[in-house]
Amino acid sequence: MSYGTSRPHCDRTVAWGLLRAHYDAQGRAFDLRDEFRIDAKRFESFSLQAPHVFADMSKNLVDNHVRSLMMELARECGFEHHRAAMFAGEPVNNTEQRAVKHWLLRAPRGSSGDADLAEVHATLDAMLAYAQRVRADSKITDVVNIGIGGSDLGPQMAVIALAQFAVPGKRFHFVSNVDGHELDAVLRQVKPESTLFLIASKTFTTIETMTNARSARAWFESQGGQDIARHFAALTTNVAAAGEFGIATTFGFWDWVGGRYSMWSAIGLPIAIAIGADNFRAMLGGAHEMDRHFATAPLFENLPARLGLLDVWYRNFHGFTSRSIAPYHSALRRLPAYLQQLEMESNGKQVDAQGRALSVGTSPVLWGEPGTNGQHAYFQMLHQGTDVVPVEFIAVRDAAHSLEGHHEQLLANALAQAQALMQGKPDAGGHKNFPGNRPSTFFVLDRLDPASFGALVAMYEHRVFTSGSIWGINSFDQWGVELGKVLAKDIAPRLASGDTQGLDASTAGLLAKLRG
Ligand SMILES: O=P(O)(O)OC[C@H]1O[C@](O)(CO)[C@@H](O)[C@@H]1O
Repeated sequence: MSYGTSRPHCDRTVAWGLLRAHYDAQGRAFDLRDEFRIDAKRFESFSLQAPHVFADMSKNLVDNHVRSLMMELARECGFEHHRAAMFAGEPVNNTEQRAVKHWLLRAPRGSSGDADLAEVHATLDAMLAYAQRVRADSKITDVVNIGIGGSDLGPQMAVIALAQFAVPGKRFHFVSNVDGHELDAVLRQVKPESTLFLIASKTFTTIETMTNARSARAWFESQGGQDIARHFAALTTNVAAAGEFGIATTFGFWDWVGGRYSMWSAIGLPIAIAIGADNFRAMLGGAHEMDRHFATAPLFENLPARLGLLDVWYRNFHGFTSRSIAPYHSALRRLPAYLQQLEMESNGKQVDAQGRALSVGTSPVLWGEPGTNGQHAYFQMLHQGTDVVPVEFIAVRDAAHSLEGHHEQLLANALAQAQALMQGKPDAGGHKNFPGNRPSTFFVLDRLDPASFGALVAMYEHRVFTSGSIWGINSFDQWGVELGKVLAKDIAPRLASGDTQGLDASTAGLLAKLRG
């Protein structure tokens, strides 16, 4: 099957028409509180247990009929064939003619007939052996990861999320922005003889990363640093460019790993240095369990698929344009930022995989902060604002600390917020009225460890695949980031010269203002 040409636009399917009719007749007036009143088993029937992740989906604006029709929609859209094509290594990233095989990075040795698996494991072994050496090297006290987008967000999120498993005596820094304030602040804290710089870039051409890498190398040399081979390593598919840059220690990966799907590859080296080889393998193991679940579980029990379908229901029928991520665990504080790239760069598209205009909305805006902080900032809008925003709670049953009372309060707040959003509270006075009937999904992990964390992230990857598949888009390219890059190249020399010829009046005026 060739993907794209044979996939119908989702809004031209029979199921879509039935969903539209159902939404118009009943969906608009759907009230969660009534559903819980009439169905004592709603929690059980709308909850799912996937590997390491439990999801209560019962507080969503979905009834049995919608759930069935959404699965019918998936079938009509060829979702199951599309999923099989990804796992078969077909070039589902059709605009770049690339396979999409981040799942292979998590596959145990010998578990797949894919020809690349042996090389995946050879690279993984080499990278983990290197990570172990760095961990054992007490002279290296600081690891500075220089990378942006997928070469920053995943590793940074993981190092923070799994900090309780981290090797003592080493600090991890992440420099992504071309804004020199960021690198400068890190360089003020480190010494050349005790620092390892990891230059992380799939392409090894990204302007921000190359600028930071050059400045880091210049600083290293100017501070009397010796032995680039010991203090710099490259993580890239472009091994030749890393060599030209002067880096001898390189860990490679493959063009079938998308940047935002790359924390499982050599891009994960800072994670491996932080948590060690066994924990890194456990993280891959958890993700692999989620891969198998996504690849094989029937749609009804398939958590990533059900979540992706829910996203389509909310975006295209309810018209919700955003989703708020509320991790009730401070170690997951970078999860919202990571998910912004994962979902918005993957599914922020206006054409289908063949380049034809879509007539339905695609990626929602994702945003959020850890609870309970968000409660004292923007939850006001979630409870009483004019727009409905589905909220996603992520709670962890077991705390990794023994401070009395904290974890109970944290979990109580997560439960209370989900309850308040749904129940609401009528008040005649207006200001104190909570409308309620506001949807949320509640995830529970037993504990936050490498395996559960790996499973959680893989769940999100496959959820994004699912909604992208229904919309018929290519979730694995990102042409939308190109135009700004090209224009920045034109503008950079103008900042020095002051030349505003050919610029629109606003850009010209701002350029003059910034030149001072
Ligand atoms: O790893 P690289 O090649 O430096 O790219 C960094 C990021 O830039 C992007 O290409 C977007 O500009 C992302 O997709 C990617 O994660």
